[in-house]
Amino acid sequence: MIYTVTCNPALDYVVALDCLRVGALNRASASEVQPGGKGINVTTVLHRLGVESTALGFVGGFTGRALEEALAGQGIRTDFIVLTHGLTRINIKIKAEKESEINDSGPVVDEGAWSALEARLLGLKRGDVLVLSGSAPSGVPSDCYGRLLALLAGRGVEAVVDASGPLLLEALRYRPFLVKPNRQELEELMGETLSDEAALVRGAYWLREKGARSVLVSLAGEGSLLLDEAGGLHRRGAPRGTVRNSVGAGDAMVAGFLAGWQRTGDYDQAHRWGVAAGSAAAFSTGLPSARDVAALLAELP
Ligand SMILES: Nc1ncnc2c1ncn2[C@@H]1O[C@H](COP(=O)(O)OP(=O)(O)OP(=O)(O)O)[C@@H](O)[C@H]1O
Ligand SMILES: O=P(O)(O)OC[C@@]1(O)O[C@H](CO)[C@@H](O)[C@@H]1O
Repeated sequence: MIYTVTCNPALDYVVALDCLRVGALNRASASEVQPGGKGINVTTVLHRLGVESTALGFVGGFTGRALEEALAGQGIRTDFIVLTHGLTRINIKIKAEKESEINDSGPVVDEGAWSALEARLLGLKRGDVLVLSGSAPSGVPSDCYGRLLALLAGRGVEAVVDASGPLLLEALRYRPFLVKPNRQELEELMGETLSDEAALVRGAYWLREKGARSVLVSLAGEGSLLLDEAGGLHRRGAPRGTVRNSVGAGDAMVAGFLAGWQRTGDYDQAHRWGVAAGSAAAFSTGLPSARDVAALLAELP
């Protein structure tokens, strides 16, 4: 079973405008509320691809209930810890000439809630996969992903980490199966601009030396680079299409990779599935359907 952890889920309020005018009244041409948070997006896309997973994390207040209801309505399995104080955040995604985002900080997760998450994770079994994605909420230390992996060390649980800065760095010593930084996250970690292909490859090797078993560097419209466990490099461009909403493309890529890996056990094929799902997300208004992913898979070598 695949479990995703979203410590700081969200309702994504996606607003379309012809043009965003800062300091003026803007009227939306369309809007939509979608369940959000990186791990939740991974679980949603896995579900659509026919791979069952359970979304774990923390929810609170009326927004938390709305999130749970929206996921249950799609038949998505969740096992959230309900916070006694605070509201699940609402993140604003503005689609105008450019995409802009405002992500709230989210509710405080207290020690009791954190211990409840740890207790849930201790129920994971050998062969289970744990996906740790997204930012840490207030009240939780920046090495929290490392701590969760320390708890599971030696239990045969495979980890996937999609996070930035110390959240990712502190998880590396537990030898995660896969990490998925985007270009900016890799640049921040390395403290330099990675302007060409050779520099990106160097960045992937750097993460591998620090403990990641495989590294998938996502490069938005430029596709992605995979450094696999055996040191094999795989480079794939992104298919062409009309970008409608690139929020969640990275999460769809992680889900696609895991679905491809479950089906084939082959890094190159898993990478192909990852690119197809990531790009299908970028070309959809929300997260992609299985049909969207299949259409792009058919185009990829
Ligand atoms: N403009 C685009 N055109 C085609 N494919 C895209 C585009 N943007 C993203 N993708 C696909 O999605 C994958 C992941 O995208 P990206 O690198 O933007 O991830 P990310 O920064 O983690 O995204 P997010 O945080 O919004 O979920 C890319 O490797 C690519 O396959
Ligand atoms: O604030 P975080 O946790 O870094 O990112 C949260 C978020 O932007 O990530 C998802 C897209 O990847 C959205 O559904 C959600 O709003």
